[in-house]
Amino acid sequence: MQQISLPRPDDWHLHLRDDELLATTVPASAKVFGRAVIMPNLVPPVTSVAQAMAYRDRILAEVPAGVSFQPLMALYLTQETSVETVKAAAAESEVIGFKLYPSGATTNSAAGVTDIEALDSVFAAMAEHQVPLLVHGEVTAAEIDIFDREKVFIDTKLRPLMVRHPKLRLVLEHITTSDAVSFVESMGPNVAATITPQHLLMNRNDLLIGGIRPHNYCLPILKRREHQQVLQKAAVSGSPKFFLGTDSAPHAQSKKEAACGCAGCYSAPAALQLYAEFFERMEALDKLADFASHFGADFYGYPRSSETVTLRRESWQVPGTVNTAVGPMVPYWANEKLNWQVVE
Ligand SMILES: NC(=O)N[C@@H](CC(=O)O)C(=O)O
Ligand SMILES: [Zn+2]
Ligand SMILES: [Zn+2]
Repeated sequence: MQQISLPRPDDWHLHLRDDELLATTVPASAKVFGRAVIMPNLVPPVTSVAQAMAYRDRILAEVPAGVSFQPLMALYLTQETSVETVKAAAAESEVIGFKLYPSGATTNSAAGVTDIEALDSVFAAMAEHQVPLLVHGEVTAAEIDIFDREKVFIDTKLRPLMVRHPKLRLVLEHITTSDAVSFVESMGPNVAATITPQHLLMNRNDLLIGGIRPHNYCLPILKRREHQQVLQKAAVSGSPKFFLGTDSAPHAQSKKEAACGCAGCYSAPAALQLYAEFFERMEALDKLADFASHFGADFYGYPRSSETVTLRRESWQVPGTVNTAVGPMVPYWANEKLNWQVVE
C-alpha cells in the first residue's frame, strides 16, 4: 500500500497551552485534525464555561485561514465544581465535558480533586445530563509505586464510581495498562478510553535503557512491555471503546532536559504519522480509520467527518526541534524516521 485516505481524524485529548504558544500548537494540530478535546490544565485552570469560551476564542484566533478546526472544551473539575456548572456545561455545545485530575497526579493538577466521593452530587448531575467525565486515572498517595498508580486508581476509585453512577459517560484517558483495557472492556458502551502514540510505540525500556530519555517521559509513565502489548491489541481490535487521543503535551526543551524534567510528549508535529507507523507495524492499517476517525466521534455523538486526509508512504525525519515563542521544543520521536507522511 502506497497511500491511505481516511476521514479527517479527531484528537480526543490535546494540550494546546495558551498565549504565545498557541501560534505553534494550534496550526500543528489543525493541519490534520478536524476536532480536538482541549485540556483545561492551564494556570489558572479552566473551570467555568465563560473561561472555556474565552480560551476557545484565543485558540480559534490561531487557526490558519481556510482550515476548519473545532476545539471542544473540557472544564477542569475541582472540589468546588457545582451542579450548576454541570448544567451550564450541558447547555453549551462547545463544552464537551469535565476533566478529573486527581490533585498532584500530573502537570498543573494542583487544583484538581482531593476527594472524589465528596463530588457524588456533581457526578450524578453529569450522568443525568449525559455530560462526559474525562479522567486522568492515577492515585497520588506517596506509598503507591508509580507503575501501579493506574491500576490502584481503577480498583479503588473508578470501579466504585461506576457502581455508584452506572450511567456516567466516562473516558479513561491515555491508558497504559492491561488493567485499564480490562476495566474498559468490562463496562458498557458508556465507558471508553483514549490511547496515545507513545504508549503504543514504546514501553518503559524506551525511557531508561541506554540513558534516561526525558522526551519519552509522560504521565501515566510508560509501563512494561506486557502492558504495551495489551494496549496494542486493544487499539487494533476493532472495539469502538478505544480511540485516538494524542495527549500531545508541549513543554520547553529547557523544562524537559532538566534535573527535574516535566512530564509530557509533544507529539502533535507527527501525531497521525506516528499512529500510522504503529498500525503498519501491527499489519492493521485497515483499522486506522476506525481508531482515528470513527470511534471517537461515534462515542461523543459527533458526525464522522466528511473531509478526507491522505497519508503517503514516504520516509521522513521528525525535526529535532521546533522553535516557539517560549523557546525551542523537542517533539516526540525527534530526529527519528517515520514511513508515512500527510499529503498536503
Ligand atoms: N501527560 C503528561 O505527561 N502531561 C500532561 C498532563 C496529562 O495529560 O496528564 C501535560 O499537561 O503536560
Ligand atoms: Zn493526564
Ligand atoms: Zn493530557
